[in-house]
Amino acid sequence: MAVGPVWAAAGACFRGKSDPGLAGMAPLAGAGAVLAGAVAVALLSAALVLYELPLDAVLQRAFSLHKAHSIKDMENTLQLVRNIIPPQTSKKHKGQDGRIGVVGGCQEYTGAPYFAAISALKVGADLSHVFCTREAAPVVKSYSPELIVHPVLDSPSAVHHVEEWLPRLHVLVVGPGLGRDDTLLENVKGILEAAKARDIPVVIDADGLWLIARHPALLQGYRKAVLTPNHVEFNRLSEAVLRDPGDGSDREAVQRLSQALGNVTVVRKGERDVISDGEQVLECALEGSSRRCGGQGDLLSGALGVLVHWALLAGPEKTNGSSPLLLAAMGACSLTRQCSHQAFQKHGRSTTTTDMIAEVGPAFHRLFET
Ligand SMILES: NC(=O)C1=CN([C@@H]2O[C@H](COP(=O)(O)OP(=O)(O)OC[C@H]3O[C@@H](n4cnc5c(N)ncnc54)[C@H](O)[C@@H]3O)[C@@H](O)[C@H]2O)[C@@H](O)CC1
Ligand SMILES: Nc1ncnc2c1ncn2[C@@H]1O[C@H](COP(=O)(O)OP(=O)(O)OP(=O)(O)O)[C@@H](O)[C@H]1O
Ligand SMILES: [Mg+2]
Repeated sequence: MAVGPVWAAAGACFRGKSDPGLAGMAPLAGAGAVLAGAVAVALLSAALVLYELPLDAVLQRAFSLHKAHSIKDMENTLQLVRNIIPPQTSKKHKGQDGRIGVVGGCQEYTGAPYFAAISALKVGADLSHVFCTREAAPVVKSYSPELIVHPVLDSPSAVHHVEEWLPRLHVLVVGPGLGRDDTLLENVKGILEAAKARDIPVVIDADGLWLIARHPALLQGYRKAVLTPNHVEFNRLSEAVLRDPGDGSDREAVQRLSQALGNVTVVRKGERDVISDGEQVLECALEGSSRRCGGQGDLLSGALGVLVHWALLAGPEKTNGSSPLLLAAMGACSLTRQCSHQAFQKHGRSTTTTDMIAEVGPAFHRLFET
């Protein structure tokens, strides 16, 4: 089998801010290089599994132009990425591997919060809550008995209700299926303030990003926030925050937005996912599929919620000083794209997000546990 397509399949690029290509891994200092290498090897290993090529052949081909990175370094750093995944043991209690809250779900959109919350469970969280409107709650509940659903988001005491749960949650995913009703958005403002006051990490997606575009100060400088805009959401945010987004590459644009927001982590989804914390810029171009059905971003945001919790819990000795949120983002992007790839192989044109969710377990295993 030709090796070219293998590299395309595992085509993750990890670029330092001052460097234009994969060769740019060389100037990345210390932890940055470690992170970049780790994720590269994770994805290469995934390609290996998929195409059953010897690891050496894949790595030699992929890195032959970049001698600075020995294969051994790559193998060592792969362990770093895997390190953030908590081991499964019989000693744990329910909830320890993640209690995730999804804030979203209204009359029009019940699928999005379901996709995010169930994806969090499928990745490995123990409990997944959805805070949605009263009308949406029975619908979301009916999709799955595994979700805990709170019909509070349109209540006058919504903030108080959610605040009561915050001490029992590790991460909030805010926005899937939220809609743009002003009353709801006002409640979500209060919920975000309460989460920040408790230092709870937040993943902001979909209509949560609409809110941030209107009120960027809400998250300004909050280093435990990750934004996951699609193409349109990214442009909206850039216009709102930067006024003059200017020209330049995708990577520069993402890095500039992150910096302008005080180094919150930004994940711009697209043909390639571009991730930045304002200091480093990474790209994930693992082969997904050409299917663009709705809900794939919701899967990503739910998965990211869990990985953010795990990465922050892992501590610097496990991540070797690399940004935990960048690690989490690379993990979630790779996983979503791998799910898409696997689902498309089975279902082709009829692939939907439900098919991708069925692939979360096998895709996770292929990427991170083999
Ligand atoms: N089953 C469901 O309940 C779903 C609900 N969703 C919810 O729908 C609401 C609106 O989300 P939208 O993503 O539609 O956001 P917007 O309402 O901002 O719409 C974005 C528009 O841009 C288009 N677009 C997206 N990516 C593009 C690209 N790369 N280039 C050009 N155009 C592009 C889309 O077709 C859409 O019309 C959110 O609350 C979201 O969570 C979505 O998550 C999809 C699934
Ligand atoms: N052109 C593309 N080629 C390959 N993968 C893509 C492409 N565009 C998006 N993706 C992948 O699809 C996933 C979701 O991204 P997308 O841009 O569809 O989000 P979204 O619009 O927020 O989705 P949702 O419908 O859930 O709101 C991401 O993992 C991203 O990497
Ligand atoms: Mg979306």
